[in-house]
Amino acid sequence: MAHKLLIDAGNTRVKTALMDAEGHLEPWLNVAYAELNQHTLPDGIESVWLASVSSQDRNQVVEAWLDNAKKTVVRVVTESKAFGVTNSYAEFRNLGVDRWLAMVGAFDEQPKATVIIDAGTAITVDWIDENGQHLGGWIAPGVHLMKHSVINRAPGVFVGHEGDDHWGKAHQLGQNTPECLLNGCVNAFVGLVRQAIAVSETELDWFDYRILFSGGSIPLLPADLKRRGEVRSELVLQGLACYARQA
Ligand SMILES: Nc1ncnc2c1ncn2[C@@H]1O[C@H](COP(=O)(O)OP(=O)(O)OP(=O)(O)O)[C@@H](O)[C@H]1O
Ligand SMILES: CC(C)(CO)[C@@H](O)C(=O)NCCC(=O)O
Ligand SMILES: [K+]
Repeated sequence: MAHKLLIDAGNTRVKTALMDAEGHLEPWLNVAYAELNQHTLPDGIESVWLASVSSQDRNQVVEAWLDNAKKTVVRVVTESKAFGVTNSYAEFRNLGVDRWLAMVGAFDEQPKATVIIDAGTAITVDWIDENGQHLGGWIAPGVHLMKHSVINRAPGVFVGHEGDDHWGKAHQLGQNTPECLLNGCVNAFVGLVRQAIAVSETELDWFDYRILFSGGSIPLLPADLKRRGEVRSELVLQGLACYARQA
């Protein structure tokens, strides 16, 4: 059966989905770049739709992987207006294609005032109103990046803990150095999410709106905040699907 392969090439991981002839999405790989080559493309892929915010060398990893299968690739880029969504940037191309596609995917799913919070390498927040107008957004360091930016600038303080790979906890205090750092970074993320809600309700006067969460750090949010929104890990792929469907 003919399939389209959709690829969301992030700064840390590559997420993919297959789209069937009816336009239905089936999530496939969610892997680090180094693992991509362990996977072979399924038979019957007719076209590839790629959105990448990553570096040149990471892009080459994806291109080499696709090259082996001799597939032509449609590279989707940010537009000023498409699928009912209007970009707020004066220089519309500067908006990351992942942010653009997440908005396209969200608005296609439900045309409603929406806050999209993606917590991956970076944490991005974007607001679109019920008319599909992007009002603007935020870019902040992701939880992992926050932690490592402190460690890199104060390495002596964290000797022996550099390789720790557990995460901090929302609403908890630390009583030693690594716990203070881990809890501090997670709670900075939690505070950003609460501030996004506060801005939506007190600055924008939104009351009937949705909050959509995506990205690897969403499990770190406390239950009360997670309940305020819905997890949509495939928003960028949903946006790519809009492009792939109309072709
Ligand atoms: N189990 C986990 N708990 C909490 N955070 C996690 C967990 N696993 C990964 N992360 C965080 O999620 C990040 C990866 O996020 P994601 O899976 O969205 O990929 P990404 O490629 O970084 O996303 P992006 O598309 O923004 O580049 C890591 O940098 C790490 O901070
Ligand atoms: C902010 C990131 C890194 C989030 O993945 C990405 O969307 C990006 O590289 N954006 C370009 C800058 C911008 O969106 O204004
Ligand atoms: K992202």
